[in-house]
Amino acid sequence: MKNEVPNAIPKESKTRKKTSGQTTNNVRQEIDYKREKEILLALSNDLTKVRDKNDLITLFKEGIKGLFYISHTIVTLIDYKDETYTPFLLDNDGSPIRSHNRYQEMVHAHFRLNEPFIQAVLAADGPISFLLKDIMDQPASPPFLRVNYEKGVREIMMTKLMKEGKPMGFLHVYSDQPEGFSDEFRSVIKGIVPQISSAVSNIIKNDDILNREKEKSFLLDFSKEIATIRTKEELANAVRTVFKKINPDGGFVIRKINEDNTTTSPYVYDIDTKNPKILAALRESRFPINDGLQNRILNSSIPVSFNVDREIERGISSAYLRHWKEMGVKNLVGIRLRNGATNHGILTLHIEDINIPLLQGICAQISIAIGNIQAIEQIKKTQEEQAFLLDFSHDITLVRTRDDLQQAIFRVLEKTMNTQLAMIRVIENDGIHLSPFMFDRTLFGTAKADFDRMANHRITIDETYTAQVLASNGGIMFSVEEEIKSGNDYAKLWQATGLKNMYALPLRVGDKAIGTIWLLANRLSPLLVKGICAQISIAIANIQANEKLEAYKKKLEVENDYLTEQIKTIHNFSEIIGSGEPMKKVYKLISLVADSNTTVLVTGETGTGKELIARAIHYASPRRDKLMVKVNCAALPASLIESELFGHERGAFTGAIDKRIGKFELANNSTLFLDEIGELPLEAQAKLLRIIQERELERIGGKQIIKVDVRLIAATNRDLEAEVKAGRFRADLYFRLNVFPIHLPPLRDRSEDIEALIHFFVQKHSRNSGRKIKKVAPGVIHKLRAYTWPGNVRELEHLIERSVLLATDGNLDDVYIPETGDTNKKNEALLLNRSLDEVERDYIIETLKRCGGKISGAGSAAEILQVPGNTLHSKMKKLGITKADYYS
Ligand SMILES: Nc1ncnc2c1ncn2[C@@H]1O[C@H](COP(=O)(O)OP(=O)(O)OP(=O)(O)O)[C@@H](O)[C@H]1O
Repeated sequence: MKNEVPNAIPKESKTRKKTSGQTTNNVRQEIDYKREKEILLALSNDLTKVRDKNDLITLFKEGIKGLFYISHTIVTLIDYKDETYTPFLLDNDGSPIRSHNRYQEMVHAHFRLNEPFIQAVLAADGPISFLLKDIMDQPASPPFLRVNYEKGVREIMMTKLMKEGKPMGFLHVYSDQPEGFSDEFRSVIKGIVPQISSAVSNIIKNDDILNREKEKSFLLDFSKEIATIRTKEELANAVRTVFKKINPDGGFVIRKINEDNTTTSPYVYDIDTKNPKILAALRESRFPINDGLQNRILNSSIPVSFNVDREIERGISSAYLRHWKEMGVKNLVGIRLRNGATNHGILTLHIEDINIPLLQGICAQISIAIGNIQAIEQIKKTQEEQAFLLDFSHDITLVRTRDDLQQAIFRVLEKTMNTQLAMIRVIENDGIHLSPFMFDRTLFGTAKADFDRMANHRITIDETYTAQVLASNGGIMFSVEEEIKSGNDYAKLWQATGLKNMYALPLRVGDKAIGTIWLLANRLSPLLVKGICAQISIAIANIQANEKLEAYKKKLEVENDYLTEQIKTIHNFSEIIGSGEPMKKVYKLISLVADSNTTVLVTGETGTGKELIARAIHYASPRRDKLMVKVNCAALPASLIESELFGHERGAFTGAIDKRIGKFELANNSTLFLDEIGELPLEAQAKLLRIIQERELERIGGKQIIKVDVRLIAATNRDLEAEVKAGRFRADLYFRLNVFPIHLPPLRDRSEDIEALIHFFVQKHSRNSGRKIKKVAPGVIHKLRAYTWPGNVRELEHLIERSVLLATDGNLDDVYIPETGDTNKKNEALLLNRSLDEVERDYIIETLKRCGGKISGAGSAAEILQVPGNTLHSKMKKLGITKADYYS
């Protein structure tokens, strides 16, 4: 097109002036007319191809300026919204006013339509020209007239450009010569006005399309950036950059809706101010949503333009309006930031030309980003809280005492944004009273005395606030300020801490309320506080159980200490008699194993002293200060063995009325002696195996795993290997127990020890019975060494005990040894086919005979039979035993 325009029109020198048109020659007129037509045709041709501003400028510069003498041309467009017109198209290199110091101002100015000069242009039918000196100084005239004049322009020709029958703008043509526009030129311009108008319309349309394209790619770029945003800081950067691009001169503030859903706080902003008050407000101000403006913006789906002064006049008191005013800002646009159905906040923007679709597009992206950031922050917070609770729960598992708990709570609260433990109250056994369990008086400063008077004592579960808390599901938050207003006296104490809220929660284990906890804080995460309370509840239940256990243990220890002392004095059990080779071997083994934690299996026939050896190992071990706990596996009904060993929770099975601590737990840090292990039922063997392997147990019906540190000594008179083969004893348990076997030889295999044992037992029992035995006849010793001792040491001891009682003159001249072999068989035969009463009757008579008829007291039949004297009396009566029976 560039090439077509100039060449299409024949060149002629200067313009012909309107007043100098004395050419009357028809031929000349004909030529003029033709030339005009050619020019018009060429111009219209070119104008139809105009698509952008450059095309039109080129056309004017090269198509018209070359043909007629004009200085420069511009196009202005009317803005009916504010009744002004403003430059749209400028002949940049040709204009003489470019060097004028008001040029930039002119380029951006909006000139009023409502003034005589432009009204005359609007009223004219075609191009209309003015000498600048005539009009430029009229009061309402646009300043560009004078600016042009000052740069040597003398005349202006104005033509309105039309669109759909309505003026859309003006074509301005300037000349530096007065009366510089020829008729021919006027005619040409008049002729091409429709084409110029449609060219301008095309340019506008094209500009629109281009702008929209630009907006789209702008939004696309922005949305790509938004998609990568993870933090508030990243969002702030992105938003600042985007607004710098589209609105370099105005500031903006994004206020976010707070968690309370009733206020907003500044989130991201870019404001050009150094005013410390405004800067402080931008850091921490909170304004109610329902202030008459913020709620209006939040309820509007389109941007809301507002005037600062007018809003203040309407009575909206939120300080942000005053801040804008102080910064000299008059008009603002507010847009809600909404994602789906959720309002996140408000963007307030100081902008003059608002491009609604673009702004809405940007705001939609910002809203998405805020939603994402919130979700990420929530996830992070939840993860942090979970990690935090995990840490706390770890701390809690180690809690055994109130001190431990207090320290664990203080440690956890230190990490939770300014939270203080005011009080933990625990429900007492009666289920009615609550007593202070843990509290920190120092919290209340000078109100300490009031705290003691009002809070530090027993209350009942009906107390107003406690009842509310216990009845609540997730606790109650009391606002200190509100409570003071409503006359809650406790709140005055709370106020002394300077914290805003009291969070009171029920402590529960399962469904059972065990107390209340009172925490002072400004804010607490419900999830976190619930988690902490659950852990504290468990800890308190553990502490209470532990306190009971400790008390129980103490009681047992006291009882046991007493018993031990008794046993020591009565039986002098700690002495093991025997210096022959077999026993020396046993002592060696004891000294080897005692120090360690190794499990020991003591085997040997009944009465060989297995328990004695177990005790000797315990007392030689580092655990000697604790009592050895003994379980006789044979003496318990199978159904009770498990509960005896592992304990049970209350209600674990029918009959489990109270919680029971098992022997394993009791033997923690000590030795557990499992006597007669060979008698343990298979089911219990499996459980025992698990404990031995894992060193932890669960009470029957309990959920808690309890760690135990127990040294095991097991004993049996059975051949466990044979039991394993027969399937009555688990092989794996056998291997676990048989780590360090000690076998006790039967007494018949160590007759060298018999004499020492006889003397030992004689002394022991003469001391106990008060019968002094001076001498044991050699014949007795001889006789006893020859005996086979099926009942081993126990049998020997019983025999000596009886003999001491029967000795009358202080000498042990003879002993009664049970008959063996055939005699036994005879006795067995005698026992057959007889009732229990008959056997019992004979046995009592026999014993009475041996005791010289003494029924009760020292050396009596009652003592041997180990029943109280009066019981023996009544038994004798029942069985019809008379003196005649035993004196015969
Ligand atoms: N070497 C010993 N020196 C002193 N007294 C002993 C000795 N061996 C055993 N006794 C005594 O014999 C009695 C029985 O011993 P103990 O109960 O230890 O035997 P046991 O092998 O465990 O029996 P059971 O297999 O029937 O359980 C106890 O009174 C114990 O004091």
